[in-house]
Amino acid sequence: MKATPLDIPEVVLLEPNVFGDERGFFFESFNQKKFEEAIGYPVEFVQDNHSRSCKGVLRGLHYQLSPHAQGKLVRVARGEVFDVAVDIRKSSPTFGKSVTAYLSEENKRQLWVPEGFAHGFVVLSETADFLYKTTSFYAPDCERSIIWSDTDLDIHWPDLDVDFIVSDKDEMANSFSVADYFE
Ligand SMILES: Cc1cn([C@H]2C[C@H](O)[C@@H](COP(=O)(O)OP(=O)(O)O[C@H]3O[C@H](C)C(=O)[C@H](O)[C@H]3O)O2)c(=O)[nH]c1=O
Repeated sequence: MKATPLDIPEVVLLEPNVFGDERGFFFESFNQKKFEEAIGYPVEFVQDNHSRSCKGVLRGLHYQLSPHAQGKLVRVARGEVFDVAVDIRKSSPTFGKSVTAYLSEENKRQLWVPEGFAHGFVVLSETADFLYKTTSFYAPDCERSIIWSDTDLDIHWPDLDVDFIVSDKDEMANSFSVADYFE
Protein backbone atom coordinates (compact mmCIF):
# COMPACT_ATOMS: atom_id res chain seq x y z
CA MET A 1 0.00 0.00 0.00
CA LYS A 2 1.32 3.45 -0.90
CA ALA A 3 0.84 6.17 1.73
CA THR A 4 1.14 9.84 0.79
CA PRO A 5 0.78 12.58 3.43
CA LEU A 6 -1.12 15.52 1.96
CA ASP A 7 -0.23 19.21 2.44
CA ILE A 8 -1.64 18.82 5.94
CA PRO A 9 0.54 15.78 6.68
CA GLU A 10 -1.72 14.23 9.31
CA VAL A 11 -4.18 13.53 6.48
CA VAL A 12 -2.84 10.58 4.49
CA LEU A 13 -3.82 9.35 1.05
CA LEU A 14 -3.65 5.56 0.81
CA GLU A 15 -3.43 3.58 -2.42
CA PRO A 16 -3.88 -0.17 -1.95
CA ASN A 17 -2.18 -2.82 -4.04
CA VAL A 18 -4.76 -3.99 -6.57
CA PHE A 19 -4.49 -7.46 -8.11
CA GLY A 20 -6.22 -7.65 -11.46
CA ASP A 21 -6.74 -10.68 -13.66
CA GLU A 22 -9.17 -11.96 -16.25
CA ARG A 23 -11.82 -12.35 -13.53
CA GLY A 24 -11.64 -8.76 -12.32
CA PHE A 25 -9.66 -7.47 -9.34
CA PHE A 26 -8.86 -8.11 -5.68
CA PHE A 27 -7.50 -5.73 -3.07
CA GLU A 28 -7.38 -5.62 0.68
CA SER A 29 -9.75 -2.74 1.43
CA PHE A 30 -8.54 -2.70 5.02
CA ASN A 31 -5.63 -4.37 6.81
CA GLN A 32 -5.08 -3.24 10.39
CA LYS A 33 -1.35 -3.99 10.40
CA LYS A 34 -0.63 -2.36 7.04
CA PHE A 35 -2.80 0.65 7.89
CA GLU A 36 -1.00 1.29 11.18
CA GLU A 37 2.39 0.84 9.50
CA ALA A 38 1.31 3.39 6.86
CA ILE A 39 0.21 6.11 9.30
CA GLY A 40 2.72 5.28 12.02
CA TYR A 41 0.50 4.88 15.08
CA PRO A 42 -2.19 2.54 16.44
CA VAL A 43 -5.83 3.20 15.56
CA GLU A 44 -8.92 1.30 16.65
CA PHE A 45 -12.06 1.51 14.50
CA VAL A 46 -15.42 0.82 16.08
CA GLN A 47 -17.95 1.58 13.33
CA ASP A 48 -18.35 1.12 9.58
CA ASN A 49 -20.63 3.44 7.63
CA HIS A 50 -22.01 3.32 4.10
CA SER A 51 -23.87 6.14 2.39
CA ARG A 52 -25.19 6.26 -1.19
CA SER A 53 -25.76 9.58 -2.88
CA CYS A 54 -26.64 10.88 -6.31
CA LYS A 55 -24.65 13.40 -8.35
CA GLY A 56 -24.32 16.78 -6.69
CA VAL A 57 -25.05 15.59 -3.16
CA LEU A 58 -22.75 17.35 -0.71
CA ARG A 59 -22.48 15.84 2.77
CA GLY A 60 -20.57 17.84 5.37
CA LEU A 61 -18.65 19.48 6.75
CA HIS A 62 -19.11 17.32 9.84
CA TYR A 63 -17.20 16.31 12.95
CA GLN A 64 -17.83 15.15 16.49
CA LEU A 65 -16.45 16.88 19.57
CA SER A 66 -14.34 15.11 22.16
CA PRO A 67 -14.67 12.66 23.82
CA HIS A 68 -16.44 11.31 20.73
CA ALA A 69 -14.16 12.83 18.09
CA GLN A 70 -13.88 10.57 15.07
CA GLY A 71 -10.96 9.61 12.95
CA LYS A 72 -12.31 8.44 9.56
CA LEU A 73 -10.86 6.13 6.94
CA VAL A 74 -12.94 6.89 3.86
CA ARG A 75 -13.22 5.32 0.40
CA VAL A 76 -15.55 5.07 -2.57
CA ALA A 77 -16.77 1.67 -3.77
CA ARG A 78 -18.95 3.04 -6.59
CA GLY A 79 -18.65 6.32 -8.49
CA GLU A 80 -16.45 9.26 -7.59
CA VAL A 81 -16.41 12.01 -4.96
CA PHE A 82 -14.39 15.13 -4.22
CA ASP A 83 -13.42 14.69 -0.59
CA VAL A 84 -12.44 17.50 1.81
CA ALA A 85 -10.83 17.59 5.24
CA VAL A 86 -10.54 20.87 7.18
CA ASP A 87 -8.09 21.35 10.03
CA ILE A 88 -10.08 22.66 13.03
CA ARG A 89 -7.34 22.23 15.64
CA LYS A 90 -6.79 25.72 17.10
CA SER A 91 -3.15 25.02 17.93
CA SER A 92 -2.34 23.66 14.46
CA PRO A 93 -0.13 25.67 12.07
CA THR A 94 -2.64 24.67 9.38
CA PHE A 95 -5.72 25.68 11.40
CA GLY A 96 -8.52 26.54 8.98
CA LYS A 97 -6.70 25.04 6.02
CA SER A 98 -8.14 22.15 4.03
CA VAL A 99 -6.90 19.32 1.86
CA THR A 100 -8.83 17.55 -0.87
CA ALA A 101 -8.72 14.30 -2.80
CA TYR A 102 -10.62 12.64 -5.63
CA LEU A 103 -11.71 9.23 -4.38
CA SER A 104 -13.27 6.80 -6.83
CA GLU A 105 -14.25 3.26 -7.68
CA GLU A 106 -11.52 3.44 -10.32
CA ASN A 107 -8.57 4.82 -8.32
CA LYS A 108 -9.54 2.91 -5.15
CA ARG A 109 -7.84 5.61 -3.12
CA GLN A 110 -8.63 6.01 0.56
CA LEU A 111 -8.16 8.99 2.84
CA TRP A 112 -7.24 8.84 6.52
CA VAL A 113 -8.82 11.86 8.21
CA PRO A 114 -7.74 11.95 11.87
CA GLU A 115 -9.65 13.43 14.77
CA GLY A 116 -9.47 17.22 14.72
CA PHE A 117 -10.77 17.63 11.18
CA ALA A 118 -14.16 18.48 9.72
CA HIS A 119 -14.99 16.23 6.78
CA GLY A 120 -17.26 16.31 3.78
CA PHE A 121 -17.57 15.39 0.13
CA VAL A 122 -19.52 16.13 -3.01
CA VAL A 123 -20.54 13.41 -5.47
CA LEU A 124 -19.23 13.79 -9.03
CA SER A 125 -20.66 10.61 -10.57
CA GLU A 126 -24.31 9.73 -11.20
CA THR A 127 -24.22 7.69 -7.98
CA ALA A 128 -21.57 7.18 -5.31
CA ASP A 129 -21.29 4.63 -2.54
CA PHE A 130 -19.18 6.11 0.24
CA LEU A 131 -17.80 3.69 2.81
CA TYR A 132 -15.85 4.62 5.91
CA LYS A 133 -14.60 3.43 9.25
CA THR A 134 -14.71 5.62 12.36
CA THR A 135 -12.74 5.56 15.59
CA SER A 136 -15.68 6.60 17.77
CA PHE A 137 -19.34 5.70 17.75
CA TYR A 138 -21.95 8.07 16.35
CA ALA A 139 -22.76 10.63 19.04
CA PRO A 140 -25.37 13.03 17.64
CA ASP A 141 -25.23 15.30 20.70
CA CYS A 142 -21.54 15.87 19.99
CA GLU A 143 -21.92 16.27 16.25
CA ARG A 144 -21.09 19.68 14.76
CA SER A 145 -21.23 21.07 11.25
CA ILE A 146 -19.51 23.88 9.36
CA ILE A 147 -21.17 25.33 6.27
CA TRP A 148 -19.57 23.89 3.13
CA SER A 149 -19.50 27.28 1.39
CA ASP A 150 -17.79 29.20 4.20
CA THR A 151 -15.74 31.97 2.62
CA ASP A 152 -13.08 31.81 5.34
CA LEU A 153 -12.35 28.21 4.38
CA ASP A 154 -12.21 29.03 0.65
CA ILE A 155 -12.66 25.40 -0.43
CA HIS A 156 -12.52 25.14 -4.21
CA TRP A 157 -15.39 22.73 -4.73
CA PRO A 158 -15.57 21.39 -8.30
CA ASP A 159 -18.00 22.92 -10.76
CA LEU A 160 -20.80 20.49 -11.63
CA ASP A 161 -23.50 20.66 -14.26
CA VAL A 162 -26.04 20.17 -11.47
CA ASP A 163 -26.81 22.20 -8.36
CA PHE A 164 -25.41 20.87 -5.11
CA ILE A 165 -27.93 18.91 -3.05
CA VAL A 166 -27.42 19.70 0.63
CA SER A 167 -29.50 18.61 3.63
CA ASP A 168 -31.35 21.31 5.56
CA LYS A 169 -29.10 20.53 8.50
CA ASP A 170 -25.99 21.17 6.44
CA GLU A 171 -27.40 24.25 4.74
CA MET A 172 -28.03 25.79 8.18
CA ALA A 173 -24.60 24.84 9.57
CA ASN A 174 -22.38 27.25 11.49
CA SER A 175 -19.83 29.45 9.81
CA PHE A 176 -16.25 28.52 10.49
CA SER A 177 -15.66 31.63 12.58
CA VAL A 178 -18.10 30.51 15.29
CA ALA A 179 -17.49 26.75 15.11
CA ASP A 180 -16.38 24.62 18.04
CA TYR A 181 -12.72 23.84 17.49
CA PHE A 182 -10.29 21.28 18.85
CA GLU A 183 -7.37 22.31 21.05
C1 LIG B 1 -23.35 9.73 10.63
C2 LIG B 1 -24.45 8.83 11.15
C3 LIG B 1 -25.78 9.09 10.86
N1 LIG B 1 -26.75 8.25 11.36
C4 LIG B 1 -28.14 8.54 11.01
C5 LIG B 1 -28.62 9.91 11.45
C6 LIG B 1 -29.61 10.29 10.39
O1 LIG B 1 -30.89 9.78 10.72
C7 LIG B 1 -29.11 9.57 9.14
C8 LIG B 1 -28.37 10.47 8.18
O2 LIG B 1 -27.39 11.16 8.95
P1 LIG B 1 -26.61 12.38 8.29
O3 LIG B 1 -27.55 13.19 7.45
O4 LIG B 1 -25.86 13.07 9.39
O5 LIG B 1 -25.61 11.60 7.32
P2 LIG B 1 -24.37 12.29 6.56
O6 LIG B 1 -24.73 13.66 6.09
O7 LIG B 1 -23.89 11.30 5.57
O8 LIG B 1 -23.28 12.44 7.70
C9 LIG B 1 -21.92 12.10 7.48
O9 LIG B 1 -21.44 13.08 6.63
C10 LIG B 1 -20.05 13.34 6.58
C11 LIG B 1 -19.52 12.90 5.24
C12 LIG B 1 -19.22 12.80 7.65
O10 LIG B 1 -17.99 12.88 7.59
C13 LIG B 1 -19.83 12.17 8.82
O11 LIG B 1 -19.28 10.86 8.92
C14 LIG B 1 -21.28 12.06 8.86
O12 LIG B 1 -21.74 13.17 9.62
O13 LIG B 1 -28.22 8.54 9.60
C15 LIG B 1 -26.46 7.15 12.14
O14 LIG B 1 -27.37 6.42 12.58
N2 LIG B 1 -25.14 6.89 12.43
C16 LIG B 1 -24.12 7.68 11.97
O15 LIG B 1 -22.94 7.38 12.27
